[in-house]
Amino acid sequence: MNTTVSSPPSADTRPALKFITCGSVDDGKSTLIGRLLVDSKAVLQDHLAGVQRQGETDLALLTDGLSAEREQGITIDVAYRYFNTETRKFIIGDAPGHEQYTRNMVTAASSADAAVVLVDATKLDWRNADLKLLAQTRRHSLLLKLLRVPSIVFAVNKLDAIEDPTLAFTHIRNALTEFAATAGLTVTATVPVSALKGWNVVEAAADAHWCSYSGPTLLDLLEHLPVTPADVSLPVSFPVQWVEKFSSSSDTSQGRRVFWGRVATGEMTVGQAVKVMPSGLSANVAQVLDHARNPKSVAAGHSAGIVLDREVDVSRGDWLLAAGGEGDTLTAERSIRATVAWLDDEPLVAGRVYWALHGHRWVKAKVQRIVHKLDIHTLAEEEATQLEPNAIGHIELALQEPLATRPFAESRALGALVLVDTASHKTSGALLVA
Ligand SMILES: Nc1nc2c(ncn2[C@@H]2O[C@H](COP(=O)(O)OP(=O)(O)OP(=O)(O)O)[C@@H](O)[C@H]2O)c(=O)[nH]1
Repeated sequence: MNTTVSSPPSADTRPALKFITCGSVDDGKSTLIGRLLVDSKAVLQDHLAGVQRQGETDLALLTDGLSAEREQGITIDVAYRYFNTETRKFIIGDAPGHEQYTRNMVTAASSADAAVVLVDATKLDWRNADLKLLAQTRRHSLLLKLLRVPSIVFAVNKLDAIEDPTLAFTHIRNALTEFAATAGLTVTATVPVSALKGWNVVEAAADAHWCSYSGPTLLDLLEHLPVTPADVSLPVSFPVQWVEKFSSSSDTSQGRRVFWGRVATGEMTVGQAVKVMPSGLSANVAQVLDHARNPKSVAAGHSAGIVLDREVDVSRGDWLLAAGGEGDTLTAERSIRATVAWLDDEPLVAGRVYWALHGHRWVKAKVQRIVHKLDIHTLAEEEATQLEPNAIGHIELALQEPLATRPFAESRALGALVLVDTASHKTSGALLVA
């Protein structure tokens, strides 16, 4: 198979499948990612030579170089790895399995097309037909449901280390199926794998009857999962990421400022009437540049440079929203109700003030009240006065300045916010607008 690892390619416009891997500590995530890269020949040979230990390749080392990146930054603390096969480009969001890193998983999952949930067979009472799944497996799966990750695949790992892998796979798959049915989770597939031996990851297991499984390998599945369609049917919205003060003379922006960012919803076209938020000023779009500075319309999910037809004050963090027609139904509110995944070590209590990040805009937000806490095993609503680390609940927030959001169910781009501690700058919570 002809594959490469690269920086985010800009010329190749095939949509990439963005997926995350989740699991508890030591379930084999790093080994699985290493296996995907090695067996699909995606790892550069010099990198591979660097991870040979006593003649054996330590697959987990391939991804360990990313851990330093994980510690940096306040919100985007997930390491992304790019690779492609002949049929598809992939972006893997690699978040560590430790419970205290759940925020990384939430950050990565909120924009992922798919998730691979690793289930370590050796940690389960696999001989028991009524075996209990680990709490972490249930918690991660429910978070994926909450974050509306479109495709979920369970990979039952380490079956090579089990005496009777067929029995173990049958029992574990039944437990997963039952849990998914109770939790209202749609599961695309459950695959028996050995990340260590490379069975059913890229290549099928050598023993065709292994675990009595004759379905596709994990990579086959990933090559065929749907890429989430961008929100092109909604009115256009555009978070300004940076402002280019003086545009190059080679384009036709006539020395006006260019506002760069990624179109969140709809399509940005010349002539579009826009309203700048929060100032409320109006303008029309005079020019739209794609990432290569070619003038053209740019749809949701792609980067664009916008030139307006008049000088209006626009800064990083502002939003350009469709004005006129249906677009005007999006109004900015000072109070929002949201589901929160609480990630801070300090519990969430009413009255605390945080920074809320929406697109690239920071606004002070005060927790007005905790409406409910959700049972992480069932998502049932419970009374609560505070949310402990890793809890999920519904809250009401009062914003210092209004934000134009949409329910997360309508738009993942406009409906997601991050809460950041004003003192420590740590990501404290992930918010999904109700
Ligand atoms: N027998 C067996 N061992 C495996 C398999 N996959 C991983 N392991 C071993 O399990 C241990 C943990 O693997 P990692 O890949 O580091 O686990 P991880 O989930 O990335 O761990 P964190 O990064 O700490 O979250 C290592 O000793 C691996 O060699 C497998 O398929 N079979």
